[in-house]
Amino acid sequence: MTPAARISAAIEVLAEIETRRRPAADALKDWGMSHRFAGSGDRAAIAGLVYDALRRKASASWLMGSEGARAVVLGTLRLERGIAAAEIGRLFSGERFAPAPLSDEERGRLETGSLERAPPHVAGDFPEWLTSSLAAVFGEELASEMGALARRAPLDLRVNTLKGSRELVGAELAHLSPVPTPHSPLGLRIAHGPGERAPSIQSDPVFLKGQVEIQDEGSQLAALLAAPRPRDQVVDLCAGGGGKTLALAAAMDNHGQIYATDADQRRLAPIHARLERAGVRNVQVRTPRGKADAVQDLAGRADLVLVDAPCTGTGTWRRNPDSKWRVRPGSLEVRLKEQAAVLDRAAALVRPGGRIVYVTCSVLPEENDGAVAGLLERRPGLAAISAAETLTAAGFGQMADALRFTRYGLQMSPLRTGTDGFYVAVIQRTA
Ligand SMILES: C[S@@+](CC[C@H](N)C(=O)[O-])C[C@H]1O[C@@H](n2cnc3c(N)ncnc32)[C@H](O)[C@@H]1O
Repeated sequence: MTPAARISAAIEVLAEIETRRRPAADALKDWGMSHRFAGSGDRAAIAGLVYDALRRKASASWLMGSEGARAVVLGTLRLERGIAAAEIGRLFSGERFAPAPLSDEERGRLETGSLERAPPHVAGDFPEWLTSSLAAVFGEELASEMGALARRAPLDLRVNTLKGSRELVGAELAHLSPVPTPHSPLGLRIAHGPGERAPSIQSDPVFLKGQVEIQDEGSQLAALLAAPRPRDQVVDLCAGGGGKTLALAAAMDNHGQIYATDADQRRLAPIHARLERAGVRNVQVRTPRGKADAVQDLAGRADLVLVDAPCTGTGTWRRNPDSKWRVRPGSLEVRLKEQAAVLDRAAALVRPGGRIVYVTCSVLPEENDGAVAGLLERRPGLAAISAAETLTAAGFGQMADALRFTRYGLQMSPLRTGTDGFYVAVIQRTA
């Protein structure tokens, strides 16, 4: 396909996502199925442009004065890809498979339009109703933080230390030019350009042998900050597919015991194969059955309870740009209720002196400090440990300058730490 034909395809897919409210991945997959002539390079380029357009939807629409898919793609080519108006005009030639030629208005906007007078939610590409929450956490840095959260994310891998060192695995992946992540001692980062396909790590021998997991550096750090000790009894209460469970198991060098559970049996199911592949031997999976609590027998006994809470995922907008336009006040309310429920469960499991580590991949204060404040209010006998102490105890004191300290925890962000927007708070049972 020509570059112009790929742009036409991206406009078509984006229109499908917008008009039929379809998840981007599904719309792209369907497009690929019904256009079998498109090669993998074409599909990657189309997907890259669709995701960039979703990341820059508000600012691109503002630039072009229209919310239509064609306008959003045009604005994205100008703002995100930095392509000059004349070059865009050549791509929009109206020839076979190319998009229709630019109108005078489109050409004018591409040539002289700017975001100078755009309101913060437009310039920063986020839903307007979240402005006050985001401003509360980012303050003066709101614009630059949101700009960073609207960029493409690199591919991060966590080296599984049960099966090799970062140096060894990095050398095996030399063909992908990985670089060490700046903060996590276990991370390897692989950058890929606009329209380039992320390398298919899942079919690489290094992945198949369980030497690496795909995991954002922020998620790796959250597990490391939980700082499990080798003899600990750990409950991973929201284990899902096991991303953090695997990281905890490696940090404990396969010693002690981790009980991994989740309210949703289906989300937990993939964990078995992943544990096997990673060579993890200290995890007991507790699959919930009916209404019975799968970890009730551990009440008051856990040294560490990890709550990797269900959340809006606002910190992962770089990777899931269509999700940012779907967050609604109602869905935040639902998440807040789930967070309170799961934190109460954690409080019942932790032993006196033990710790609850509360993690979200969100940057919204309501579901971060707000959820911790609610727990502390409901449950006397718990106290938040300062973020500075958490960092020092886990050996990450040098990260203090990069992080944003909140009332009860710490906030990572693409701008400050080059990670997804993870939040971590540590709460100790004092009585
Ligand atoms: C952020 S995801 C977990 C991701 C996982 N820890 C990982 O690293 O791959 C949150 C999980 O919390 C689970 N969940 C929601 N409410 C819960 C509850 N009350 N108790 C336990 N798990 C719950 C969801 O089913 C979901 O799998």
